[in-house]
Amino acid sequence: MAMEEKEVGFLGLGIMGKAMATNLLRNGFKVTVWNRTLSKCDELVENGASIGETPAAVIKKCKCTIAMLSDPKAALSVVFDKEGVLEQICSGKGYIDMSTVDADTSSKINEAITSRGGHFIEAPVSGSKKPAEDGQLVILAAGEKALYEEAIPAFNVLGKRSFYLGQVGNGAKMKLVVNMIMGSMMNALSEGLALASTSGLDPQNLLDVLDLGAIANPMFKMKGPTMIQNNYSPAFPLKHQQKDMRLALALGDENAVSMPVAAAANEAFKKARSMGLGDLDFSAVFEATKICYFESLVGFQEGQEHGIRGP
Ligand SMILES: NC(=O)C1=CN([C@@H]2O[C@H](COP(=O)(O)OP(=O)(O)OC[C@H]3O[C@@H](n4cnc5c(N)ncnc54)[C@H](OP(=O)(O)O)[C@@H]3O)[C@@H](O)[C@H]2O)C=CC1
Ligand SMILES: O=CCCC(=O)O
Repeated sequence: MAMEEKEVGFLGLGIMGKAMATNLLRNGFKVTVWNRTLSKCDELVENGASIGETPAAVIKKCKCTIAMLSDPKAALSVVFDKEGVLEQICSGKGYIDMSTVDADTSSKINEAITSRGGHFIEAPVSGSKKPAEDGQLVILAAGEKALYEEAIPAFNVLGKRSFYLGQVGNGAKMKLVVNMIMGSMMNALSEGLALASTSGLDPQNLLDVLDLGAIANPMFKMKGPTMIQNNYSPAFPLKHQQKDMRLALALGDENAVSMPVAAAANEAFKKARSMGLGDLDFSAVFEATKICYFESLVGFQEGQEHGIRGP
C-alpha cells in the first residue's frame, strides 16, 4: 500500500521528526506534514512537503502516517483529540507511532485504531539527531506484522537496522530499557568527570583513557568533549530522557524489578529539570552533578563552621 507508493504522512516536526521527514523527502517519498506549531512545517514545505492542517487531514490524505511526538500525553492527544487521527483512520490506513512512550499508551492507541479497522505498529528508535539526519536510526517495531513489512522501504531510509519485536508494547519496553541504561551511563560519566576535575585530574585525559578501554562507547566519545566545554546544545532534550527514566522505573515497578541505579539517575535528571535545564541536551545533567558537589562542599564547610565533623 502506501509505502510502496512512497507516500507518507508525518505528524510532529521536533528535533527528530524534522530530520526524519526531511530524510524521507530526500529519498523520494511524497510527505504530508503536520506539527502542532504549524510554522515549523515551513522548512519542510520548502523542501517539497505538503501540509495537512490537522492530524485528521493528514490521515485522510495518506494511506500511511508516521508520528514522532514528545511523550505519552502528546501521542494520545494527537490520536484522540478533536481533529485527531481517529476521526479519519479506517480500513486500509496505517498508523506508525515512533515516539518514545510506555506500553500502556501504545496499547490504547493500538486498540482505538484497530477497532476502526485501521492498522498500527509502534516503532520507537535508538539514535539521536545526527543518526536521524543520516538515516542511521535503530528501529524497534512491534504490532501488526503486515504493516511492519509495508513500512520497510521507509524504515530502510530512516534506519540502519529494524527489529520486529512481536506484539504491541514490546517496542516501547525495549526502548525504555535501552534509554534507562543510557541515562544511568550518562550519570556515571558526569560523576566521573566531576570527580576527575575536583581531584585535580585533566578531564580530557579521563576521556582519552576511557576511550581506549573496555567501557569505550560512542556516547562517551561524542558527549564527553562537549560536556567539558559546558556545551549542551540539544540533540536529545533532557526533559525527554527524564520522561524515559520515569517510564522505565514504572515498568520496573510493574515487574517488581529493583533498579536503584536508575532511580538515582532519575533523581539527577529531575534535579537538572528543576534547575531549568530540561530543554538542553540530556548531558546537561552534568550541571546538576556539579551543583550537588558544590552544595555538599558548602554544606561541609558550614558544618565545620558549626563544629560538625565531616565524613
Ligand atoms: N531527540 C532525540 O535524540 C530522540 C528522541 N526520541 C523520542 O522521540 C520523540 C520526539 O523527540 P524530539 O524530536 O527530540 O522532541 P522535540 O521536543 O524536539 O519535539 C516534540 C514534538 O512533539 C510535539 N508535541 C509536544 N506536545 C504535543 C501535544 N500536546 N500535541 C501535539 N504535538 C505535541 C511538538 O510540537 P511543537 O513543535 O508544537 O512543540 C514537537 O513536534 C520523543 O518521544 C523522544 O523521547 C527518540 C530517540 C532520540
Ligand atoms: O531516545 C533517545 C536516544 C538517543 C540515542 O540513542 O542516542
